[in-house]
Amino acid sequence: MASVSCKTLGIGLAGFGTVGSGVWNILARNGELITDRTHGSVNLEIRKVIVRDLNKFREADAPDEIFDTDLALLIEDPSIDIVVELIGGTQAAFHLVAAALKAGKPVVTGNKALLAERGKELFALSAEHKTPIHFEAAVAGAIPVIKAVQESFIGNRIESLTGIINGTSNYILQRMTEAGLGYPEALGEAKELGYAEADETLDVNGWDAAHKAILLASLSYGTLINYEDVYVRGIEMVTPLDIRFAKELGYVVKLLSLVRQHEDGSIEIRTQPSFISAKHILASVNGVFNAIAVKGDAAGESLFYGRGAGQEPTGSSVVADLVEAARLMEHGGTHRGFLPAEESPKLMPIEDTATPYYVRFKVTDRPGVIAEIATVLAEAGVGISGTHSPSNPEDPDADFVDMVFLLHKTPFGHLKETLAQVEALDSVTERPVVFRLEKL
Ligand SMILES: NC(=O)C1=CN([C@@H]2O[C@H](COP(=O)(O)OP(=O)(O)OC[C@H]3O[C@@H](n4cnc5c(N)ncnc54)[C@H](O)[C@@H]3O)[C@@H](O)[C@H]2O)C=CC1
Ligand SMILES: N[C@@H](CC=O)C(=O)O
Ligand code: NA
Repeated sequence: MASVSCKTLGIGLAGFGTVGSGVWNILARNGELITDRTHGSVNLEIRKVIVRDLNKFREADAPDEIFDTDLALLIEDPSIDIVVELIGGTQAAFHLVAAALKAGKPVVTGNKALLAERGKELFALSAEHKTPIHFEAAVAGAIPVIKAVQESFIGNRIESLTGIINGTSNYILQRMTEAGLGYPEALGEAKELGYAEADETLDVNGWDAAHKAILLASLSYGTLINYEDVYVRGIEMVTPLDIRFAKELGYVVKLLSLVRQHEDGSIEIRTQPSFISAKHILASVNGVFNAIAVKGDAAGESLFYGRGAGQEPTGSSVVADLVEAARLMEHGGTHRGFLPAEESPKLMPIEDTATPYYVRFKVTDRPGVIAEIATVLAEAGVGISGTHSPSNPEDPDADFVDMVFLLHKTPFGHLKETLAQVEALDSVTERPVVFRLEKL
């Protein structure tokens, strides 16, 4: 039983979709538990829920009278102490969050797109009005990685963060790999399960993961990274053929996000489908699960693993942030967040980032073709560590054949120039397909 009694804090919830209704359910089920665990100091009550359509059927058992359609009510209503933004997008959400901060109402959000794209303005407002923004749900769903970077690793210089941070694409890749599903069916399942964004292109074009990587990098290096400068590729270009070749070569394809500080201080930050060894621990991160390896100069490497999306896993992080917001309101304390520095850290140009590669060429099936390609590569100083061709081609009599070259570590810019020369050969019939072989 609660031993200390504090005032009940009013929560205003914007959005009652997947995550919003998850938050409702968790608080309905575990609200008293939270009050007990905080010795009576945290009592949370959702007093208003803002939705688009009052008549829409809702599974969560919330009373009709708390629903409304005007976001401004969350700011105007004095019984709302904390604003939870779960509508997504960057327009209405920006106005709501900015207004809440100006009104001195702490914000809890799961909106990585909003913070990655407009965080500079919002964190400046947060600092100006001494009102925090909490966003654990925005990165890797249930995994407390924001807390880890902001608090647990505060005594570390972060050397790198590497991980799988989009549940939808990870789910799709697994279903394509293991169940042999086509891309549209796998995406349909991810939407049905509540993993995908309202605009699912952000999941499959890599931007959702990139937004999260930007937030992690920004926390680690002190200033918000300019999202327009970040290199992003999604899983749309991953074909069943490359998934199969990856398997034959001992790799799996994962949408990998990587943030790394180099010795000259520059930050490498990129999100792209990559080949990783099938034996690496990240290779067994499947379905909606996410994992992030955080490497600090003192702690060494720590791996965080858990559900990266979904109703209650994400709601769990929102609720944890609500408790933190309530504690700060009741007991005071420093607010965590970005340093609103003007300068973005220097990013390493993508052309300078170097890894080994898998390159697949579609070539005319005649003698000498491999030698022609190998000659161009050799003249450019790009070493070949292996080649691969289909162990069981679908049509052995086809005029064209897929030929894979595994290439030694090369700067990406040099690889691109070299591949342009290979593509110009008469025997090469299509643009080469490139994946990084990520040595983790
Ligand atoms: N679904 C997930 O697993 C995760 C989602 N998130 C983030 O949480 C946020 C919410 O995501 P979901 O719940 O999945 O989305 P959702 O699409 O299921 O729910 C959003 C709800 O907000 C409502 N809405 C949109 N604009 C509105 C407005 N102007 N006024 C009132 N209502 C409005 C929509 O009608 C919808 O019901 C997004 O920012 C998303 O990126 C973060 C982590 C995981
Ligand atoms: N759409 C996102 C949801 C969580 O951030 C994902 O699939 O990871
Ligand atoms: Na999280």
